[in-house]
Amino acid sequence: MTGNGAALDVEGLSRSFGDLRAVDDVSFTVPGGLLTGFVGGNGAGKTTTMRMIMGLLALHGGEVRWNGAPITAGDRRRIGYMPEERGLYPKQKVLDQLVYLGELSGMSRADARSAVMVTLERFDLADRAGERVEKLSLGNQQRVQITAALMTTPDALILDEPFSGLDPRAVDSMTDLLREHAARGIPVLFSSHQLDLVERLCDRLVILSRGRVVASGSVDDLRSRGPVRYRTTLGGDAGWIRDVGGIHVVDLDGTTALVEASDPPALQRLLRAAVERGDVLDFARHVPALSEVYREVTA
Ligand SMILES: Nc1ncnc2c1ncn2[C@@H]1O[C@H](COP(=O)(O)OP(=O)(O)OP(=O)(O)O)[C@@H](O)[C@H]1O
Repeated sequence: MTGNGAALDVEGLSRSFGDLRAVDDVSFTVPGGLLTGFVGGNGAGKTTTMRMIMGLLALHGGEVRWNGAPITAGDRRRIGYMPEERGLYPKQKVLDQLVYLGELSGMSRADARSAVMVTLERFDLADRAGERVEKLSLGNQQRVQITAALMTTPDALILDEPFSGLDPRAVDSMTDLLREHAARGIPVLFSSHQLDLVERLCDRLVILSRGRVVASGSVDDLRSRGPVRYRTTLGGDAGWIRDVGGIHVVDLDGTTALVEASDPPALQRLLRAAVERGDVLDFARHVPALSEVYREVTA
């Protein structure tokens, strides 16, 4: 998938904190028009990478490029960013705060007001616009924070854990909004720990582990890139499969085995032996779930 429109490129980014190399030679592209998920365990380096993209943290190596040229402060001002630390003023009213943020990014007061109300409406929050932020639940504060990143019709979106703390309806609204923004041709990068959601939502993903990119591509690419495996279920105990030459048993659970074959003849030997022994209930190519791929590449 190549996407369309603008592109954000991260090339060889590195960042250390003391002796810790938090981000180590990280490269990936966030193509316009597609949703790119950024996943990795706690401390993998996602937030640090996003902060470097936004120019909030000095780069110790590498470069961020926007449409093929080194990114400028002006380019960054046109990016909708949702930081990990949510920076809302608790005492200020929702609408006043969002309109102020819109004006800061160059919108007129009237435009900011109507853009805010349209986005709040999408999150079922329009009727809370006059309330102080601190009176909202955490999930609703999260929606206000997202509104701040989306309301300026940004040229790109960099969102740090936008789905955390959202209820299922808000996840759906957020998903629709991200898709609409991507459909304008802009690059959208969001981090998440929720693999099921990333699998459902993303066009592409980048997996980070200990500061390094360990896999990237479309969900289908990643799922089909691993070793070719077969799952078989037999009428009786499948333990004997371990003794078939050229067959590596990856997992065995009673009558079901997950296997890799060193070559096609080995697979045929396995099948013949299984048929001779009696009932083969099931035999199929096993395409791993994203969660399996994730566990393997981050192990
Ligand atoms: N300002 C800092 N000073 C020292 N160490 C830092 C700083 N910021 C991040 N780190 C360390 O860098 C590593 C990467 O952190 P980062 O927050 O980028 O990870 P993450 O992938 O966003 O994690 P999480 O999913 O838990 O938010 C961690 O080991 C973290 O403790």
